[in-house]
Amino acid sequence: MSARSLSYAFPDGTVAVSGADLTLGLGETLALAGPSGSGKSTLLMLLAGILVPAEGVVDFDGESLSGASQDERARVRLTRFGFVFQSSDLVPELTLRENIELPLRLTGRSGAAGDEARDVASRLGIEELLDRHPAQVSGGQRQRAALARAVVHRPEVVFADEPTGALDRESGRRAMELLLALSAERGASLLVVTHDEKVAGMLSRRVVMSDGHVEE
Ligand SMILES: Nc1ncnc2c1ncn2[C@@H]1O[C@H](COP(=O)(O)OP(=O)(O)OP(=O)(O)O)[C@@H](O)[C@H]1O
Repeated sequence: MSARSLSYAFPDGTVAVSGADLTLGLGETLALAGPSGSGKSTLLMLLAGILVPAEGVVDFDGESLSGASQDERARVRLTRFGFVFQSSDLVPELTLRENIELPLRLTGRSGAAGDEARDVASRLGIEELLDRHPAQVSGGQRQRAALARAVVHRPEVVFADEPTGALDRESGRRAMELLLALSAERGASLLVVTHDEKVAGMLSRRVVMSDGHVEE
């Protein structure tokens, strides 16, 4: 996927991204680093079609994502992208199994959901916890369930915004290893927003944002 000359301002006038260019190759793992407020999370949301740039273009698989309708962008996000955020943002009323199955159930693939969820949960060492609710497991286990949910539907791109930010160093390293292994097995590209140099060092390429644009 590629982004050219992206600019975005929030409704209050804050210019968060200004003239940003970025390319994410097939299967590539990329760290997006840079100081607080430099526009990393906003750029992630523009690339993922959550926000639409005021200027510039985001292309994904030969099509303009930034020019697509809201429904089409939602469909691409649900079927072809996976997401991990700092706080695992699982649905509290659902069990871990139901949370992990969600991307498959929402796209009409309920048939495979049980097996796929169990497979990915066992890779992450949480298969014994699948009947518990998020409040009944640890923060690290919640984050593993969020990683499972991000990859269960075999997305082409996984977007992760400070995925290890709420974990201690060792759990964070382990979670990143799992995210990298799962992305590689599934052929997904991976974009990780991170402050952590150790996390950035685990990825194949690192770019730095400064004042809303990307400095290679
Ligand atoms: N909803 C919002 N409304 C107005 N301004 C916002 C909003 N969200 C972010 N901003 C501003 O946009 C700029 C970029 O924010 P962004 O969250 O993209 O930076 P970041 O590099 O991800 O920061 P951090 O590392 O602290 O998470 C900042 O100046 C921020 O204050």
